Amino acid sequence: MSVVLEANNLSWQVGNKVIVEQISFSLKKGETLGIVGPNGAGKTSLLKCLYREYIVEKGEVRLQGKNICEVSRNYIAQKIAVVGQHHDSIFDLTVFDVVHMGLLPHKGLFDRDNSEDLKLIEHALQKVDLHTKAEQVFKTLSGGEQQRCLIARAIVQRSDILIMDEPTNHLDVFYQHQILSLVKKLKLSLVITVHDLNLAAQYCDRLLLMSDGKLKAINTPEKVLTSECLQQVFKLNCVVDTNPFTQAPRITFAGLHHDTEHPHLVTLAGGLNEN
Ligand SMILES: Nc1ncnc2c1ncn2[C@@H]1O[C@H](COP(=O)(O)OP(=O)(O)OP(=O)(O)O)[C@@H](O)[C@H]1O
Repeated sequence: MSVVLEANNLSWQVGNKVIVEQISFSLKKGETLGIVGPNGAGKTSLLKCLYREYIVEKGEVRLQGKNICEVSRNYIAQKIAVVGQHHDSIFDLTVFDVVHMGLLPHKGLFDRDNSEDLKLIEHALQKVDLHTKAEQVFKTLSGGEQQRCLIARAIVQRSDILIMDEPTNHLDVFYQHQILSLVKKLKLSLVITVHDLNLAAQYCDRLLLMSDGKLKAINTPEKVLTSECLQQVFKLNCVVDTNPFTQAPRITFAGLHHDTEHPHLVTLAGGLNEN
């Protein structure tokens, strides 16, 4: 399988504080790589280095073989679509206008839209089921609709790689699954940060576990999500078994003071521990 994106010994720091430290990995064509780890581990910073929002001073990022510092921003935008966490700049745009932005990397400054462009936008809106809301203002959409709108923009952008920072944030369990199923169907090469380890286990081919800016493990969910590794990184006891529906690893964390040696004694909803 060919490599589409590669980080080699990538480090990024602010002043003397190293935020991302010597991370290396490669993203294979068509795979979904999940970045997981505690708050402040450096996940968002790593993503920003990958699409050159942050300039890497040590190490390098290679995009389809080319050093990302040696290509134009437009080239990067043709190859990588980004769905970040903050959308203030597009809040007042309509859904149509947001999705239309996906055309920009492919257009000259004075190019007008043609019928193919409009068909592409219509197709993307249909795909994410927002075709009836094209004129609605972005900020008035629900959280799940906003994510779908940004996915439609990525579809129009026609890039091979999609980077998403916490796409399931603030979504209820139905919409979490809806968004991740939707992006998987696009058959792109995906890098996503996800806090929910059970979702990560279910939807990602491989996981990169970060802690304190460093890579702790990168492998299949089964190999990364071991109770030993998770206990070390998240500082909470946990049990890892198998999700009976998907066969993916299922992680259950104990609370701060619960006993994983006897997990059956930990009752739900704050009930009494029989011990
Ligand atoms: N531009 C910046 N200037 C200064 N510090 C920064 C900057 N960007 C990130 N940091 C710091 O780097 C650390 C990692 O932040 P980052 O947002 O990458 O972590 P994260 O793993 O994505 O966290 P979370 O899961 O909470 O979103 C934090 O301590 C943050 O304050």
